Amino acid sequence: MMTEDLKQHTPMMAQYLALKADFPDTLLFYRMGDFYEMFYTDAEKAARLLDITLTTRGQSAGQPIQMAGVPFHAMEGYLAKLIRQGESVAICEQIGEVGGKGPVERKVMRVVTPGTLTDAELLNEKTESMLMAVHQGPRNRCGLAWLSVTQGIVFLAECAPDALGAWISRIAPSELAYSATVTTSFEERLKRLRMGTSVFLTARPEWQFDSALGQTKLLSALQAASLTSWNAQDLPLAHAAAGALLAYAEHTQGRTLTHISSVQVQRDDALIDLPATTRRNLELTLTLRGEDSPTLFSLLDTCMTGMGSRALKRWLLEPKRERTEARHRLHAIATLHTGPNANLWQSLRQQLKGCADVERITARLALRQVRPRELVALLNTLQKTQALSQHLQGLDGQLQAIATDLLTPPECANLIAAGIAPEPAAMVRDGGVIASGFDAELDELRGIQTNCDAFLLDLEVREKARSGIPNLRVQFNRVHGFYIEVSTGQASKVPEDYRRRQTLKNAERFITPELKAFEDKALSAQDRALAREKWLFEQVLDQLQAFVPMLTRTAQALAALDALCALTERALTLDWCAPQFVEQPCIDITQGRHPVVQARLAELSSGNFIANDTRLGAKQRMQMITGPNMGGKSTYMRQVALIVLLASMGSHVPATACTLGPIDAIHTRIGAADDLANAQSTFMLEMTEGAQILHAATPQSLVLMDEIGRGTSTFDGLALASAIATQLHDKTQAFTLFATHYFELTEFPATHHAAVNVHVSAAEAGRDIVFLHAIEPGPASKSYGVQVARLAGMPAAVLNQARHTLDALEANATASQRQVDLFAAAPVAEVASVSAVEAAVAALDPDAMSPREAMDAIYQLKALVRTV
Ligand SMILES: Nc1ncnc2c1ncn2[C@@H]1O[C@H](COP(=O)(O)OP(=O)(O)OP(=O)(O)O)[C@@H](O)[C@H]1O
Repeated sequence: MMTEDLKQHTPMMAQYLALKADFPDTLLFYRMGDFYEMFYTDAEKAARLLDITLTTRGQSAGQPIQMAGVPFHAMEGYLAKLIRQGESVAICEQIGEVGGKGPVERKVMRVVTPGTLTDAELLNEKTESMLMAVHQGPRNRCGLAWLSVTQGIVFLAECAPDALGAWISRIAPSELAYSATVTTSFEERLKRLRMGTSVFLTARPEWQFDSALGQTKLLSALQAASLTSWNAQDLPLAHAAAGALLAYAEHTQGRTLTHISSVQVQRDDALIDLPATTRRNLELTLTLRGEDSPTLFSLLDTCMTGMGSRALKRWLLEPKRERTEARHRLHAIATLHTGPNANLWQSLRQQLKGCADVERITARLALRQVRPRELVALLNTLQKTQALSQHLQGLDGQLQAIATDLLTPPECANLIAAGIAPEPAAMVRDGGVIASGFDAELDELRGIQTNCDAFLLDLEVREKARSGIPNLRVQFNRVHGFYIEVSTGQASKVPEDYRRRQTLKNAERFITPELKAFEDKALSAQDRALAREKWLFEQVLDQLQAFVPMLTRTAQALAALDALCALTERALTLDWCAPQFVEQPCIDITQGRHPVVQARLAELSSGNFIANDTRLGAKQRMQMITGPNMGGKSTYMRQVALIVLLASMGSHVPATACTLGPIDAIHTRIGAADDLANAQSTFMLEMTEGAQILHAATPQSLVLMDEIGRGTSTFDGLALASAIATQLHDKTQAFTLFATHYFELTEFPATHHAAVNVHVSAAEAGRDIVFLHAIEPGPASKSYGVQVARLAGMPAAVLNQARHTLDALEANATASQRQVDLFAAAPVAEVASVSAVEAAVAALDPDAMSPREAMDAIYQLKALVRTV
């Protein structure tokens, strides 16, 4: 179709096809009056995806034209549907005067793609929509650049291709642009990485992935001479990615991005590593079932604005290893609710309530897509930011910086107040957008419209008197415009200057020079007023451009303040404590709680959450956790990770005290879900994730291992679990919480000095089991599997048989037939007491003992041996 000679087509279809030629892979919304129409294959596709009617419209080049259309005022809904299905849409508007010769001039104004959304209706209020570009560089390195078009920060990074998966999964772009000429293997890699995600891949021209071009684009966006201030100068591969990123973003918006305010370089080792498995297992922003709530973020996010929520999510998912920023946030939280400012957070939140999304409005202002009502919302918010800034006067640290950034020059608010009507129409095209008093010409044009009725009444009175015709009437209709109507019988009496306009059965209609002049003025006044309003609106936008950088800063300050106030509110409402950061290796938590489980229990009124301590340090790096199913092992392990994460982001934590040494990663191996999409069995997945942890973890990492080895036969599983524990203990030396059902592993601490046994307590009440959920020292003595099965509603017959089998197994158990699983009762007392001696010996550190301590230890060992 595209290659056919356009001359064969009707002028309009020739225009359409010429426009469409630039967007072969993108649906083209072609504006025709009150509709956006799609033609040919676009129409077929749109009809299918949007469930709209496919029709044909005349013929062009001898062929019927398939057509499908959507009303222009309902465009957003259709756009959203298409974007969700991974389509991109080029929006082509009429820009010329209607009524000239040939089709009205049209132009593609912007392209809406999954990664470059700017429309409020298409964006999730709490989530950034990221566009990312990846550049395949030489020597096995890649450049990355990403941004949210509505945020105005370009992020840069360089990494090895092997690390791409981790970056992409953390940043979770909606769209990933890459060069159309990358190697097949690289393209395959990208396709594999996007499997199971909602990332859309977009191939872009190779020349745009150019380092020098990227630098130039960044510098011109930042209006700077060097990238040194952002520490972003020596990243040629990332610059190349940025070149393509900005070129694509500009292509979609139809203009350069003038609201890029900064560049941030992310280094591999700057953030606490939270692999995708960790984010999933800890249910940070999505539950294991893929829902938004209940998650740590849903619990944490009591922000008053979408900007605040987005900032908070960023803080949560990108905690820094270096703790200066976290310290600043903790200091700010303390300031917001202590001493003379005890209620400051509350009054700030009152003000924050109802604040507009300044960040996105500013981006749309820069992209000239802002709507009149958004400007009014911005104005109202700017008045609030003045008050907010006042509230923060005299404070220090981050709050002081926020107070400064909240202030925008009064000219910005004044301009909006003077230029935009207090309650403007939704769209500029509807008129009634510019404030009265802003422009004399517009006021005059509007005056004509409002004075219309008075003039006509006055004219009627005068003409009645002049003609002596009492039933003469001045009227208007759409077809004939203004006229003076006189009944046929009176028609001969009309004055000389009356010109006949229309003859009806019983009446004649006339026009006078005065009425004609008025008609011209009145009818054109409306059109002229509308055109004037559009022009004036553009003028206001022009003048507001100067304030974009300040508004961006204000938006960031509002977002940070909102997030800090939310953290303060959470800390107080949920009774959390401020963590302490130290340089020694430790995770020391007193009375820690799992915040989400605790909140659920409270919500369902199903009992109190039992708080537990965690003591991990240089000498005690590993806890071997045993106890019955449902006892609370997973909850306990996850709560430790969540507390570490909350502290690292600069939040208070659900505990009564928490001291934290340096942390570089949180790794988790939990659960046994098959990854069918990637054709991995439960066991394969378990081992793959386990291997990744062993490769990546360091002594500063926190590792959660839940039931590793369960996916295979008992002996295999035990052997592997034991070897993995040994590796973590001896080589990796990470802080490790190791939950297991293998009873043999409770022997592990006896021979591994930095490991200890703990168990979740439970008690038997007759045939029932009561979970106490308290973490106690030492190994579990029993598994209570049958009791838990009873709780789960297992039929009595099954339980009886299980109990008999269990009794038989226990009776048959001999010293030589060691039980390997807690599901069968083990010779608890014997193993535990021998272990106790061994554990005590293993825990001794002769080099660190005084003679007195050594003597004490010998007496204690003697006492232990006596009890065997
Ligand atoms: N500290 C606690 N206080 C109160 N209730 C708790 C506590 N810990 C866990 N629970 C409750 O017990 C339930 C089971 O906990 P969890 O899943 O952690 O057990 P588990 O020992 O890991 O079990 P399994 O071995 O079957 O995975 C939780 O859903 C929660 O309702």
